[in-house]
Amino acid sequence: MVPLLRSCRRLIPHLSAAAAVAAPSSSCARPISRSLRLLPVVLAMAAYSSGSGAERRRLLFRQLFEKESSTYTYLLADVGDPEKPAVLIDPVDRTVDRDLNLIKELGLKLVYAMNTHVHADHVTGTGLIKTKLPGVKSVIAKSSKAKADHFIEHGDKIYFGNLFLEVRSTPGHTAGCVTYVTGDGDDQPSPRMAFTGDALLIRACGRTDFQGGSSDELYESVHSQIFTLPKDTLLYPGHDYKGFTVSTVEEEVAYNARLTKDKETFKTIMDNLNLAYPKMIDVAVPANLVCGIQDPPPSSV
Ligand SMILES: N[C@@H](CCC(=O)N[C@@H](CSS)C(=O)NCC(=O)O)C(=O)O
Repeated sequence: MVPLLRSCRRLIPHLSAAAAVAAPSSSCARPISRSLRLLPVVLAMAAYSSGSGAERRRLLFRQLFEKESSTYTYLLADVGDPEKPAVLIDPVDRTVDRDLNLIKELGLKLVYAMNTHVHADHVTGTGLIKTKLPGVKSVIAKSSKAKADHFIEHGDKIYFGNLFLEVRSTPGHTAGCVTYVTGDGDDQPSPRMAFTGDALLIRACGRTDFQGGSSDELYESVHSQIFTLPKDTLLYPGHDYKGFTVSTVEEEVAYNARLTKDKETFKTIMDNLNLAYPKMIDVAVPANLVCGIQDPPPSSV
C-alpha cells in the first residue's frame, strides 16, 4: 500500500502535507439532515452534485457521453477554490472540443486528464487535450505500462483544490485498471462517488479476454475494492450499452447480473460472453499506450 500522502505531494507540489491532512472546510457549511438525505429527490440530485453542506457546493460534477463507443467522460471541479481546478476522467479524442468548451464556459482550470486504463474501443482524449492546453498533466496507472505525465498506484490521492480522488487498483478487465473514488472525510463529498472504468459496468462488468484480463482477478477486485465501499456510494461506469447512467454499491451488490454470483459461476459467465473484439482495438490500444498521440503522427509516417 502506497503512503496516502505520497502522490498528493507529488501531484500537487504547492500543497504541503500538513495542508493536505487538514484541508479546511467552509465555516458556512449547513449540513443536510440525515432524514432529508434519504428523500428520493435528494438522492436523484446526488447524481449531479454530491455531498453535504459546503462540500456538496464545492463539487461541480458532469457526466458526459460519447455515443460511438458508448463511453462516459467525467468532469469534476472544486468550485469552492478560487481557481476552480478540474479533472477529466476518461476523455475521448472525438469529444475533446466539446469537453474543453464546457470547461471554458464554466470557468474551470483543467489540471489533470486521467484514464482509468488503456482503452481498447476508442482513442483517449488525454494526448489531444495536452496539445490544446499544455499545462494539463496526463495521469494513468503505473501498472498500465502506458505513457503519461503522472503514474499513479493503489492508495494514491489526486488532489484538485481541497477535493481529492483516491486510487484503488482494480485489475481484471485489463492488468492496469484503476477505480477513482472521491475522498473519505468530513470535508469531502458525501455520498462518495466511484469512477469504475470498465471494472464494473451497471449490472455487468468489463470483459476479461484481452490486455492481461483475468476473470479471477476482476472478481477479487470488484468484491474487495468496490463492493466494500459504503452502500450509498454512487457508481459511475466507463461505458453503458443499455441507457443506465449511475448505480450504487447497494444496487450492484444486490442486482449485478455477473458479480453477485460465486466466483466459479462468474468465471464461467465470463468465459462464455462470446463478444466480438472491439472494432477499433488494433488502432486504440497502440495509440492509448502513448496517451492517444503517436509520435510521429500516423499520417506523417
Ligand atoms: N462493440 C464495441 C465493444 C463492446 C465491448 O467489448 N465493450 C467492452 C468495454 S470496451 S473494451 C466490454 O468490456 N464489454 C462488456 C460487455 O459485457 O459488453 C466496439 O466494437 O467497440
